[in-house]
Amino acid sequence: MGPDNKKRKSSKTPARQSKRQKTQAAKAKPKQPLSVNALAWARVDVPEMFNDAEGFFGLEEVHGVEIIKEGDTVKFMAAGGPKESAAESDEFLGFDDSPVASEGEKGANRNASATPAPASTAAKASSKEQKKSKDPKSSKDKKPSKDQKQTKDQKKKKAQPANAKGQDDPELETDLFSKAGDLADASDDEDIDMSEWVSLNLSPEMLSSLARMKFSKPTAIQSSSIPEIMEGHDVVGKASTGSGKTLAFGIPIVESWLSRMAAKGPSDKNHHPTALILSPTRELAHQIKDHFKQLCLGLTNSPYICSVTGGLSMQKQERQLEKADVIIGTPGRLWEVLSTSTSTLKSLRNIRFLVIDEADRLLKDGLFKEAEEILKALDRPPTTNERGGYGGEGASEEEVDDDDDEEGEEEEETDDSPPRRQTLVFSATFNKNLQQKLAGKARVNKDNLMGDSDAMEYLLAKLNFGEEVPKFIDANPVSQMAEGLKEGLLQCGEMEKDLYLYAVLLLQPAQRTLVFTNSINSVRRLTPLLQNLNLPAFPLHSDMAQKARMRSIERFKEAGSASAPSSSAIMIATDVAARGLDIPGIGLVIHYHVPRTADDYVHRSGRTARASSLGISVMLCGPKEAVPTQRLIAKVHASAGRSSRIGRFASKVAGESGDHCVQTIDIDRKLVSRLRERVALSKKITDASLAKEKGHKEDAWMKAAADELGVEYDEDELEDAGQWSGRGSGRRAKEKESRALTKAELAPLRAALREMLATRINTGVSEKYLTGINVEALLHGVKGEFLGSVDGLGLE
Ligand SMILES: Nc1ncnc2c1ncn2[C@@H]1O[C@H](COP(=O)(O)OP(=O)(O)OP(=O)(O)O)[C@@H](O)[C@H]1O
Repeated sequence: MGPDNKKRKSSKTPARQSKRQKTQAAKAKPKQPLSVNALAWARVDVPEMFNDAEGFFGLEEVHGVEIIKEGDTVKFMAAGGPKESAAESDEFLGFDDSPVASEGEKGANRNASATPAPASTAAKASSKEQKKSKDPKSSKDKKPSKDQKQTKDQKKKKAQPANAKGQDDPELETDLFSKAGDLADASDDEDIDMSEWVSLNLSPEMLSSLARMKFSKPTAIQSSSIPEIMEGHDVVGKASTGSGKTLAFGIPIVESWLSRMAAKGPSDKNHHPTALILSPTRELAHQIKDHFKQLCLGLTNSPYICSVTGGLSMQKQERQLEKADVIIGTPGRLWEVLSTSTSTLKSLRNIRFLVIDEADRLLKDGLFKEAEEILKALDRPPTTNERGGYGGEGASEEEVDDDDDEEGEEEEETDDSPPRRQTLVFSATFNKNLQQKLAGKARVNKDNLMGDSDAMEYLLAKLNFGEEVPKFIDANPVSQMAEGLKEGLLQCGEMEKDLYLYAVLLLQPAQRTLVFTNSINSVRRLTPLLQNLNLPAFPLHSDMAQKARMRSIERFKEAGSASAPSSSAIMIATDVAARGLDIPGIGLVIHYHVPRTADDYVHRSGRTARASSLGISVMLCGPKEAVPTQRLIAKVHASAGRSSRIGRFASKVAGESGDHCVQTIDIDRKLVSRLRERVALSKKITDASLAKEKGHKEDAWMKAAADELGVEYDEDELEDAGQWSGRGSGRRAKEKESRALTKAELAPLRAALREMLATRINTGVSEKYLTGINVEALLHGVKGEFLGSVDGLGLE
């Protein structure tokens, strides 16, 4: 070893050294040819400063590989079995600044600290567990023996997913939406009465999984959809937000996989995915994946579930796709993969279930072009090239389904004749928007399609259902709003929305509040504005890097958790958070801007009052928004055959339970005006910071442009020359003014705000009658107060 080498060695970090040791260890073993995906890829840590520029989050490297070129082919020679070292080094360390373990790792760590048992003992324990859980009946029938009274930690071990295919890729497994920790605590699942599930004919394994999740009975959409799907029908399912639609299709998909595994055995060589689920947003895709995983936690043999979304490593996702049984993807990334990989496309043509979640959004004309491409590609007969075999090896005889035990449709399956595919379409809304879209569209089979439902016609035109007429299931025909939702409308001046937002947040504190805006810029502005007012606000919009999006959700979810039991959190989001997100504990949704469509309102509001919990939705409405707001409310509340409902808190008490109505909120304006000064100050500070930030970016851009043109850049000169006059020049003048605030000038403003925030405000009214009305009477059986509480405000 020369001096240079010595020097390099001494400068290596422990991480580099261990990588080197692994490479040396690998070198000692004989090398063998491996496919590119079987190599021991390891994640490269991209520095935070790069803000995980799309695609680099998940960059991977591999060591100790010899590349041999033989004619036109390239061989990768490496020592050891596939991914030995990757499994060790590729740990997901959370998104926090201080590294935290993922849920799965946390569970493992907890176990490790509680019972430092040797690996062999742990393995024995887990095999014992598996034997027990193989026959769920026996566990029910027998009285709990001493052995069965496991410690919580042992139960948690049992809750780790059985993972024959090496399911976990720590980086892609964020567990962001997982409730695994809670579920692992499911101690009394044997005691839960599951009789209401019996009529659905689910497998004992599935029943014990549901018991573990403490779901004692199916929701309405589940009891109506599951039998239809399990009988092989195509289904269009409509049910209000938070009513369990994911498991309405999730349970039959997993059941189908389980029954085929039972018939074929897991060593089936001819592997094709069972289901493809399309989701409009990345977060929803990850959430559906986590939901499926929770469902499969208690199974002895579980399907491999993966999500394919933008913002994460495409290479890794491609590798996961090869072994996936259930794929959940966003159209953009999925199409990116399918349009470049014929083997994946070929494999996906064999799915048994195609699910379009949030179908009205995904199929909205022009919105998700890739979704349409994917649907077309799945339906198109394979070209000669595509027929060339899975993994590019040519269709071998092995790939022909040779199983004799299966019945019916299974018998005639060959690699070239894919199994019959069921199409499942779900959403909480299949109405106004969709119908409007139909204007001028070619109508398909006008006669007798689902009672002349335009929505159904639209779906039939868009999707290639296997059945002529799919089953249409509407679990909530009367109202599309969640049962436990209370809706309010707060009128305010156009320029006073920040003030009223702040007032509502203080007067109606919730553990988690979701504030929706119609623009990314508003999210960028409101987040620091509230933070300056000492409120824990986190942003979420589609222009954020994926890592930052996930970090925001993680922090939002932390509020009220075991690590921060008495904290609360506010998420400021665009409609990227409107669909499907299932974050427990969101007690309040605020529409800072009136949503653009009635459907958006339904979905935004549906982030609260989920799964039979209670929640509040408040819409801030400026004078200009009055007309669209009235239309919106008429649409939402008249769709169930009722007239438009806008009541007044002061004069109207909500009707019988289930009778929804949007109530105007009479807020104490005097109290609000006492908050005005602090909001104005916070706005000034926020505007100054944002203008500076924007200024830096613009400066950098202008300087680069000027450099390219070979001219000198002087911002003032440009402005004087009138280049910045015209539309938007007033705003820019204001921005310039804000930018002009120096750090030294900002400091006293911040100090003044701090002082203001420390001063209590006198409401001058009794707590109960803060808004001048009897809140209790208005609540009419709904728990929690509607702008009637002063908790958290520090008022006197
Ligand atoms: N049978 C059940 N019993 C109790 N809770 C359930 C049941 N099935 C699902 N849930 C829970 O209900 C919540 C909402 O479910 P899910 O996210 O599937 O709703 P959704 O109908 O898809 O809502 P959205 O329309 O907003 O997407 C989840 O937290 C889920 O765990």
